[in-house]
Amino acid sequence: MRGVWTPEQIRAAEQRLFTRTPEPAVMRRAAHAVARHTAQVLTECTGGVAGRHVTLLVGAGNNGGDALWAGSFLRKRGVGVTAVLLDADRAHQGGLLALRRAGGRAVRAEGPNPDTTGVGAEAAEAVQRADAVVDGIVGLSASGGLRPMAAELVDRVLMPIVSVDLPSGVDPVTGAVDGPAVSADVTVTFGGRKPCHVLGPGAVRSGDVLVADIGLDGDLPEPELHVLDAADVGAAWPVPGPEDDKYSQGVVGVAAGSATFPGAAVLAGGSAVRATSGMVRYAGPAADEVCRRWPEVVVTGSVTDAGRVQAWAVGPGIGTGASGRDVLRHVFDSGRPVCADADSITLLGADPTLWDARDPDAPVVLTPHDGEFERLGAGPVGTDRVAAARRVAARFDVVLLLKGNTTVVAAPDGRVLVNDSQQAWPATAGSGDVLTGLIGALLASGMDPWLACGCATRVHSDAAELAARDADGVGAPIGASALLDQVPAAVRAVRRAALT
Ligand SMILES: NC(=O)C1=CN([C@@H]2O[C@H](COP(=O)(O)OP(=O)(O)OC[C@H]3O[C@@H](n4cnc5c(N)ncnc54)[C@H](O)[C@@H]3O)[C@@H](O)[C@H]2O)[C@@H](O)CC1
Ligand SMILES: Nc1ncnc2c1ncn2[C@@H]1O[C@H](COP(=O)(O)OP(=O)(O)O)[C@@H](O)[C@H]1O
Ligand SMILES: [K+]
Repeated sequence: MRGVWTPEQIRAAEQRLFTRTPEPAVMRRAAHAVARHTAQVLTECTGGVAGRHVTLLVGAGNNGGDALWAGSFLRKRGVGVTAVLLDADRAHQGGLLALRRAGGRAVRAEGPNPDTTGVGAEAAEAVQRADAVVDGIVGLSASGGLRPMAAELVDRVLMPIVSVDLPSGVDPVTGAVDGPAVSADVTVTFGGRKPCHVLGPGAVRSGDVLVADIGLDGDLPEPELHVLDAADVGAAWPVPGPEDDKYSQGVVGVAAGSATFPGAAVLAGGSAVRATSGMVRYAGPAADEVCRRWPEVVVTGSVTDAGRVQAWAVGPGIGTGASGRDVLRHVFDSGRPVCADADSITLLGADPTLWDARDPDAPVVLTPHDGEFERLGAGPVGTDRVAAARRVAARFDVVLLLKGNTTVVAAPDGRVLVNDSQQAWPATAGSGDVLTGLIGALLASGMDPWLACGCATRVHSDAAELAARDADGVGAPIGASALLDQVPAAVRAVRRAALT
């Protein structure tokens, strides 16, 4: 499991590190990593390092200092380096001196001879002729989008961008973008990932994130967020052992679909079948459709005569009327772990007395998208998706899985998992029904609900990618059935990662 730390946590850890290693030495370590990865980018896109040109975009703080020091190291490898200073009076003095001593040059962003946008001729030329650009505009202290001059320069970049610590213009804590921002090819960050590398637009704008060791490891506290690697998911995914039978692996009940929406039942039931090897029971008005498509599912017309299950997946397509309410109440009343999605979330929002049927000892997972989240009555999601998910998880004592391009899974005790899918192929009707079936099956296997949500989300987004992309990586739109068909391949891939 990879950790993600807030800027506040990183700063506190840095302060502890500085008691052992002086700040300038730490900065040089960070800058060295930036220089090394920039040299790699130069080699990849120009075939070499010496004789190439790198332009540094340098802001007023230590982020700019890192860039300037990195420039001085690149100079020593024969790279022509120009620093464009966005705030010349506040540029990092040690870094600037090092760059100049190494034979690099510095120009002001705004002059001389500015064009109509205010960008000086030398700065414009330096950006346009660069083989790679290092973004040292702003780092952990960033707030808001890029200022106009920085935005204007970034707009003119034609070659790869290496961001120092984070892509400038992105909110370090939420990954939100409010105005112009850098889209990096590579981000070199220090000590550990920050939330903006895994959340929202920031995750996409970070490009490849490389974590450089600056000696912080022993100083870092428990991470604020966690990201599951394929190997974590593969190691946790339940598979049958020699002693297992269909019951011992957990029986999942699926209460989904209606005469109007039989497809939701077929998708959620099918994904439960494909997730684990135990047994799936379906209870509801789409029993015939489910049985026709998935003959291995044991079907019945109503939750009241469904037989024993170890967990329930409830909600997709059950409707928001009286029958949906009865289904949800019955499922809560069973005292089993429940994954409640779609219409069941709408029902809970409209009628909070439904919570009364819940056994307080049985875990509940809610899986809203942004609209359903708002219906729960705890306000809109807003830009801080982690805070929103934590708020509702604590308020209702549930594991809250907030869907989207970045899926956030918050446990009631505040632990948060993030899945940054980096692709949007799962954004198709019915794919949420597939996710519900996966989570339900994992809950029935006895997996911790928070981990179950993280594992299901990872396999779900990997399955979408496998369905959408061909061997060359070119994608085409898919439907939820195609995603469902790739669940076994996605499970195999994460298990392979765990075995190697
Ligand atoms: N503390 C340290 O010694 C270390 C810090 N490191 C670097 O230092 C960075 C943090 O440095 P600082 O705290 O000096 O701050 P930054 O360099 O992130 O920001 C500097 C200043 O930029 C201004 N600013 C804020 N938002 C802006 C925006 N959107 N556009 C333009 N300017 C904006 C603010 O006035 C801010 O104080 C890290 O991201 C990392 O790159 C690394 O060198 C590792 C060690
Ligand atoms: N832009 C996106 N990028 C990646 N995944 C997405 C995106 N939008 C939605 N998803 C995922 O697709 C699924 C959609 O679920 P949901 O909104 O419940 O759809 P439905 O109700 O049609 O099944 C969720 O797993 C969600 O995380
Ligand atoms: K930056």
